[in-house]
Amino acid sequence: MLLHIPQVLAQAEVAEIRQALDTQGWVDGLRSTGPQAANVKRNLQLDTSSPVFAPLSQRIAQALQRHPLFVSAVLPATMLPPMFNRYEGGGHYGNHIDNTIQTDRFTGQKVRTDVSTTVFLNDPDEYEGGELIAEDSFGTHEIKLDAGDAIVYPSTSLHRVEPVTRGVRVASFLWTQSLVRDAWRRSMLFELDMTILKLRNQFGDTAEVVALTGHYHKLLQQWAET
Ligand SMILES: O=C(O)CCC(=O)C(=O)O
Ligand SMILES: [Fe+2]
Repeated sequence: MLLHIPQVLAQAEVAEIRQALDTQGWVDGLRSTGPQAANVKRNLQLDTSSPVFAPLSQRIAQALQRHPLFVSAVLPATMLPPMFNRYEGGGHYGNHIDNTIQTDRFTGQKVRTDVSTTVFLNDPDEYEGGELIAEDSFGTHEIKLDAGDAIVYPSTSLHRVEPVTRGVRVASFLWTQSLVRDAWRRSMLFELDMTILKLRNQFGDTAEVVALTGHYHKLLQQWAET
C-alpha cells in the first residue's frame, strides 16, 4: 500500500526547515550507499554530522509520530533518523530497493526497514521532474506531492526518483521498522482502523463499534512483534 499523508508539516514549518537546510553541509549521496544503488544514484544528502542535522531530523520524526494516519498505517516500532536529500541539475536516483537492515548511525541499533517515507519539502511547481516512481502489487505509481506532505510505501518496493531538470527538489526520507512486518497485514489493519473511525464518528461507541475495536486489537495482538 502506498499512502499519501497530507500536511505532516505546516507551510511555516516547511519554510523554516528549508531555510536551515539551504545554507548547510550537503555532501555526495554516494557516501551512504551500497555498491548496487551507487551505480544509479546522483544526488546530495545533508551530512549527518552537520549541526543542523539532529534538530531538523528530530522535527520530522516528531511530526510523523504525531500524525494519526502515519501511526495507523505504519505502526512504527523503531524509526531511523530522518535524512535529507537534494536533487538538481539532472540529479536522480535510478531503480533500486532500499537495504532491508540498516544501522542507526547514532545508536548502533540494527533496524529492519519495513516502510519507506519521503516528506516533500518543495511544492511541485518549484521543479521539473523529480517524481518518485514506486511499484506495488497494483502497478506503478508516480508521486509528486505538496511541500509538507508525505508518501509511505513498503521498503520492498522497487522505486526511483526521476531526473530534476529545472529547480531543486529537497526532501526528507526515512525508514521505519513496523510492529507488523507484513505489508498486507499492515494494510488490512489500516483499513479496519479507518472504518472503525468512520463508524465511531457516525454512530458513537455502540456495542458493535466496541466489538470491532476489540477485533482490531486481537489482530494486532496476533501480528505485532515488539
Ligand atoms: O528522494 C526520495 O523520494 C527517495 C530517496 C530514496 O529512494 C532513497 O534514498 O533510498
Ligand atoms: Fe530508496
